[in-house]
Amino acid sequence: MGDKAEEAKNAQESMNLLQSTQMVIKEALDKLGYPEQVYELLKEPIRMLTVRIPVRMDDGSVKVFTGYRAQHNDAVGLTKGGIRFHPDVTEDEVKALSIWMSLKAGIVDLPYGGGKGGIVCDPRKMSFRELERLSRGYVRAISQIVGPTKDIPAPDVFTNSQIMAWMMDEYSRIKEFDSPGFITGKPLVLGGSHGRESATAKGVTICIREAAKKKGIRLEDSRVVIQGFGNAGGYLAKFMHDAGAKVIGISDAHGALYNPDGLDIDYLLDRRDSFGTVTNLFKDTITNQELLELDCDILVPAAIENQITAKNAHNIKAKIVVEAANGPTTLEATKILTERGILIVPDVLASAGGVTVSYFEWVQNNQGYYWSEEEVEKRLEEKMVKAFENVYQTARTRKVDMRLAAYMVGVRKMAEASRFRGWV
Ligand SMILES: NC(=O)C1=CN([C@@H]2O[C@H](COP(=O)(O)OP(=O)(O)OC[C@H]3O[C@@H](n4cnc5c(N)ncnc54)[C@H](O)[C@@H]3O)[C@@H](O)[C@H]2O)C=CC1
Ligand SMILES: O=C(O)CCC(=O)C(=O)O
Repeated sequence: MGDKAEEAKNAQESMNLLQSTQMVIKEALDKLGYPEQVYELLKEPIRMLTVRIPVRMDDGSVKVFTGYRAQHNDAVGLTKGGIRFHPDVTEDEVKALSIWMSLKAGIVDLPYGGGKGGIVCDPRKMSFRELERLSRGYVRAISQIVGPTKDIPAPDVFTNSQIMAWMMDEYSRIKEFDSPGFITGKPLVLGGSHGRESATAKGVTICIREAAKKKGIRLEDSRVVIQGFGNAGGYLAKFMHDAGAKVIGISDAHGALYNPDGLDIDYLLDRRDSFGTVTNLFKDTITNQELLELDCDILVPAAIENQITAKNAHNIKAKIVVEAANGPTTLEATKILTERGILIVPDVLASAGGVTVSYFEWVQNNQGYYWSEEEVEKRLEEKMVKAFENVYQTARTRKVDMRLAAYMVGVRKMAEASRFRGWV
């Protein structure tokens, strides 16, 4: 193959999230000594449903949306994972996201496999009532394969507690009994858990703290850059600011803000809209690409996939990259950053705080007894610290990068469960 053809192939591979995920799953299983049939089982979701959802729009017309629900592997237990509303949702993306959910559950040791859902839509261009009809329509379309003992959805990009509430209400109506355990990330008054909304960022904060210790960086003296200012990025900016770090850059889908002396995070959070947009209020902005290459100690991609690639990995100046987003760094970029001595805390570890507190929410729904915020935080802290140390030590002892180490830790439980069940 010529240089050009090879380059094109690499570029294509780095963009296909499912392919690159499969490559690392294969490498992890090989390193752990599992036979080929285990990979054959785990390389794709066991179930993938595609649905068409007709929605009556406010102007009286009907628009038909495409949605997906992927269930990766249910050997360990029922499947779990968020629902994304985004114009760029694809079948392969949802499949990859469901595999990552299985890995997260393995890493923080939850009794789940991974699931994920998505609808191709742009909620920023829809009214409140149109969004309600879409959310309810999606639940009607997937209701056969989800439920509190089958597969439990949750929020992800551009979905929130209001959408979870509509979905829970629709499911409860269909099944004719109140089913708070059908979905997590609900409002507190509907059986939500304390700490779920900030859980992803809390988990990321714990990973940053642990990674900084390993690198000998004092959080109080550090400069932090965060891409994305929604649920994950917004709370994280607040937590970093409260920890005494200087948040010098933040961004949203429109652009980025930079101030080497530190941004006024409370003001920005106050002005942000419900989709995590704030930079449109400012004239003096930089691009998302410029943001990623800023001189800083800690870089946190907390928006979308494929942001750190072979193209910009050489220009990243951070000492630590902590992936709050799912899939922000390609495999080529992972290699480059690792070779440059940059510590990566991969998505399947760093962003596992969200599903961990979702698990706590489901446990509380099942027992009908609710925990205090302190109780939730204590349990999250325990799980995240243990998971971080496990992945970090696996990377060191097995001499692999942090992503491969996280996959090795994450895949083991479902491989073992599949073996004990006699599937492989
Ligand atoms: N919400 C959760 O509990 C969890 C979220 N994640 C991941 O974290 C990431 C962010 O999710 P959330 O904060 O929940 O979403 P969100 O919808 O609350 O916020 C998304 C943010 O990303 C920005 N954004 C969107 N497209 C962008 C682009 N092309 N370039 C730059 N910024 C862009 C938006 O403007 C917004 O600020 C996603 O990758 C998600 O899968 C991971 C684990 C759990
Ligand atoms: O809270 C959950 O169950 C899932 C969160 C999620 O979708 C994710 O971690 O990507």
